[in-house]
Amino acid sequence: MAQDKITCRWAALSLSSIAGVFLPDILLPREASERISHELVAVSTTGSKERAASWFNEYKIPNADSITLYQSWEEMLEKGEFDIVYISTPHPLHYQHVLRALHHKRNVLVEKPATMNRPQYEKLVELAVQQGVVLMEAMWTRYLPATRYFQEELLPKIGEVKRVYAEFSFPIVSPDLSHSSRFLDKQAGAGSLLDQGVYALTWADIALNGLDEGTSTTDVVHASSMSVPGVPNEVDDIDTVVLSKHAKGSDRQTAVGIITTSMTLPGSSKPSFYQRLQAKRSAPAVRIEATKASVAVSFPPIRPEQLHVQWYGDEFVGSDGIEKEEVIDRPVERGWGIWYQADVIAQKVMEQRSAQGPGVVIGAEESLRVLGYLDQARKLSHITYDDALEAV
Ligand SMILES: NC(=O)C1=CN([C@@H]2O[C@H](COP(=O)(O)OP(=O)(O)OC[C@H]3O[C@@H](n4cnc5c(N)ncnc54)[C@H](OP(=O)(O)O)[C@@H]3O)[C@@H](O)[C@H]2O)C=CC1
Ligand SMILES: O=C1OC[C@@H](O)[C@H](O)[C@H]1O
Repeated sequence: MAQDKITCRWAALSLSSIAGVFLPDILLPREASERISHELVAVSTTGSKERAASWFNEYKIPNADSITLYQSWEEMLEKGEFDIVYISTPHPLHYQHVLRALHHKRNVLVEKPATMNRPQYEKLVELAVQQGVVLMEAMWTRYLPATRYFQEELLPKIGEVKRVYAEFSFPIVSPDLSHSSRFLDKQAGAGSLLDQGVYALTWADIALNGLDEGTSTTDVVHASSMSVPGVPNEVDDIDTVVLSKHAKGSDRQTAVGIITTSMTLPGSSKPSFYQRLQAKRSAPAVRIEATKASVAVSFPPIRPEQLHVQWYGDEFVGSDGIEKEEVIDRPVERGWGIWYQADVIAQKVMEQRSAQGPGVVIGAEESLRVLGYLDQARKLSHITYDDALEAV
């Protein structure tokens, strides 16, 4: 039997830079056969009406005249008529914005990192469940076809993962960047670990814990950091984190992860930021080494489209005497690909509505594990923020 079509009505809390990618992406035209479509119905901004109008124009937002514009995010959360609110303010604001949204029984997609620390997200997870709504961290990389293929199809076949290198750096911080930019302002959560490390740690976590056997724990055993030179307040830049996986109740290491990140070094990327993110030929950024195969993911690992697999062992030796190499293409179907996560939460919101049970947090365990690694790494590498930004 054909399923009903769903149109999900979105509200956006802020006209941030990333909202200029996410909103146009979810609003792209869909095939008639697709079940889910999205509509932007409300926006709140601290800026002027004129700025909002030119923003809608710049990002070619369809039907901009019918979007309700709020100049108070509190009012939008209280009175707006929408299905999901997309929160894309700087990370220290996520906690209070999501908290308020959940109090109003709103379904929420919140940008990465979900919060400044694990205790804050624990609180939000608990509240979302109590309020019967859906909450999700916008860790869009997890929902792309290549990542899903890795986790669902390859991971169960490549044997035991023993070592992971996960690198995500690109030089978004240039010497002339204003110190008030969110990348350099500690009050706005500046620092490479929270901003970029969250992706590299997500890849490491998918590789180490993506099969979720529930018998192991993974902890940070080393973390060190170098700050951006010449910027006040020690903004972390070149970060290295080592993860150690071990069976629960045992200190015998079964796998290791080496995670690197930077806002000034090019890492494995190629020239100029946006070209880099779309580079077709670039160096591996993530490498997963398992007993039967190793898998390489090229830069940008936040938007993978191809997996390079080198199989090991007699069973993979071909007639040429060489072990099988495979290149697996799983391209993004349209646009930037940040819309996949929107379909995931929209689907869940509709299911939740008919089930009317306790709330659901999509990817809760994964988000909490990664936030836990960030907390542990920050402690070891002495990366601190004002207590007010971290309060629960
Ligand atoms: N998924 C991804 O690929 C990406 C995710 N991000 C994440 O998105 C978040 C935002 O990043 P980015 O887009 O670069 O940020 P920007 O600095 O571009 O925008 C942040 C916006 O937040 C709003 N804002 C600021 N202060 C307040 C306040 N006190 N109350 C309410 N709203 C406020 C403003 O919107 P307005 O003027 O409309 O009020 C501002 O433009 C970060 O957490 C970041 O990690 C960022 C880039 C990429
Ligand atoms: O999420 C992100 O994606 C890529 C970069 O633009 C940025 O540092 C980060 O916030």
